[in-house]
Amino acid sequence: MKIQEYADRDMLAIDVANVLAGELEAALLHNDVVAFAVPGGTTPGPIFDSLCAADLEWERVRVLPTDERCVPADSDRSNERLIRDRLLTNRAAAADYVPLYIPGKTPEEVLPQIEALIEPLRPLAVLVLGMGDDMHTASLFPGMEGLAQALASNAPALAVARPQTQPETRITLTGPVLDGALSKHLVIYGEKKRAALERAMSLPPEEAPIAAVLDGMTVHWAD
Ligand SMILES: O=C(O)[C@H](O)[C@@H](O)[C@H](O)[C@H](O)COP(=O)(O)O
Repeated sequence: MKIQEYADRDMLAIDVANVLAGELEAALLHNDVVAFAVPGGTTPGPIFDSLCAADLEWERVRVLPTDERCVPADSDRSNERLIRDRLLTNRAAAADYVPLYIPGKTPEEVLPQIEALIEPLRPLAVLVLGMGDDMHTASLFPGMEGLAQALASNAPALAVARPQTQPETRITLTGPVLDGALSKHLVIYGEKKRAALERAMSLPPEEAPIAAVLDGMTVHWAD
């Protein structure tokens, strides 16, 4: 793991967008189709605003969320909505979106169908993750039911998450899919998350799920 520090969040967003565009371009040289997984939440919006203008063959990029909240696609809690509004616009509108949830169904009903879409995209070419103060990443939350199975090396691509701290059920990429990405980036802001990340490094993944994916990770931090 290495940590890159930025003078401020605006600089971080522009630099990270450039790094991601470069990595996607390189991956497109060697692959017909390239999988690019991105988080929801409040952190990635400004990165998306810059990245969406990158001059890439976006029609060969498959964009998927690292996790999804089981809410209607027009909800302001939907990661799909954030990604469509802020990333899949401008040049990046040509990319295909691969959903992790199909509204109106129970997560268990749709899981096999969505897993079949995800499997051919493994390993992910480029992964961006966010992290919470509680050291969760994607929707792998400390203490949630099924966490050990979702972190196991033989876990299926997706898991249903029902964290007690969250208002809705979620569907998340599992530990091996995230950890197996060919290029991994974690974006965090502020001292609280930086301290949480440092704490995570000495904790088992069941207590600090982010710890399960830090091998080879580039962490991008601004206050
Ligand atoms: O949909 C989600 O909630 C995420 O993918 C999640 O893992 C997020 O990245 C962290 O909770 C950080 O969220 P913030 O960026 O809002 O701090």
